[in-house]
Amino acid sequence: MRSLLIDAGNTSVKVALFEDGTLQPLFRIPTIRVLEHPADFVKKLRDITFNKLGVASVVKEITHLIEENFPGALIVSANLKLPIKIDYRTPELLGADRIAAACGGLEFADSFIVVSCGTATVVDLVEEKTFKGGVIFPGVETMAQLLNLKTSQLPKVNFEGEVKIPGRSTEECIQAGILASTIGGIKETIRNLPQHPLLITGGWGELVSRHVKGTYVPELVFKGILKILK
Ligand SMILES: Nc1ncnc2c1ncn2[C@@H]1O[C@H](COP(=O)(O)OP(=O)(O)OP(=O)(O)O)[C@@H](O)[C@H]1O
Ligand SMILES: CC(C)(CO)[C@@H](O)C(=O)NCCC(=O)O
Repeated sequence: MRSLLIDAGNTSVKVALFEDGTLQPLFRIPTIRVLEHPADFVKKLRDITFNKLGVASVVKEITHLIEENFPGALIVSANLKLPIKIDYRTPELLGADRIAAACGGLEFADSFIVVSCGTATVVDLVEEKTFKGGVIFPGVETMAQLLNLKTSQLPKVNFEGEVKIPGRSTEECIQAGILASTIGGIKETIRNLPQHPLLITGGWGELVSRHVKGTYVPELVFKGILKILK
């Protein structure tokens, strides 16, 4: 059995294959590229041999693209039969990546906190296999882009080197501010939640896990899609 898994985020679309008990990342592609060349993406998927397709998409156009081209696909949403309960005011609007990450976390515990560091930084509480909600704030790259876009003098920074507080140049100050607000935002959120193990995921998860105590699980969304697919 070969299960193809797709995690379509706002920045990048990640594709993995699960076969013989092994999860194998296949490729990641900028979301914008999929939106601009949808047929190329569909062809890339059709070139892969698989029996089942599971998708967590937070990009409507990509959800529709998959639905149209792969009618048998399992599209993660709160409407499906899930291994968790959803206690959220607007379950129909809850991001599929949040649902999948919460399901993936069951591999580690019944109660835990997910810290998902992508386009947005999301901290979610799952207690006794029930999704209880969380916080959403701008992600690392999103903050960096916005500061550059909204100002005349602030450059667009990257996070390749070590970040020091206090910063001693414009670039260092922005890097320090973004990291401090991300780490600080996560810690302030956790301080307001019941104590549970932390699962950290997302493109910026590795950076964040150097500053926040938790388990870094880059494939948490894929694990969740698989759990729902089974
Ligand atoms: N496997 C990887 N390959 C390349 N870059 C990665 C990888 N994992 C993390 N990154 C880095 O993490 C950053 C953030 O990842 P990305 O922008 O893809 O976020 P994301 O978690 O996929 O967000 P979203 O799910 O919202 O699209 C990227 O700028 C990239 O530098
Ligand atoms: C918060 C993001 C952007 C994180 O990828 C995504 O889960 C999303 O678009 N969610 C929809 C809103 C919600 O979850 O309530």
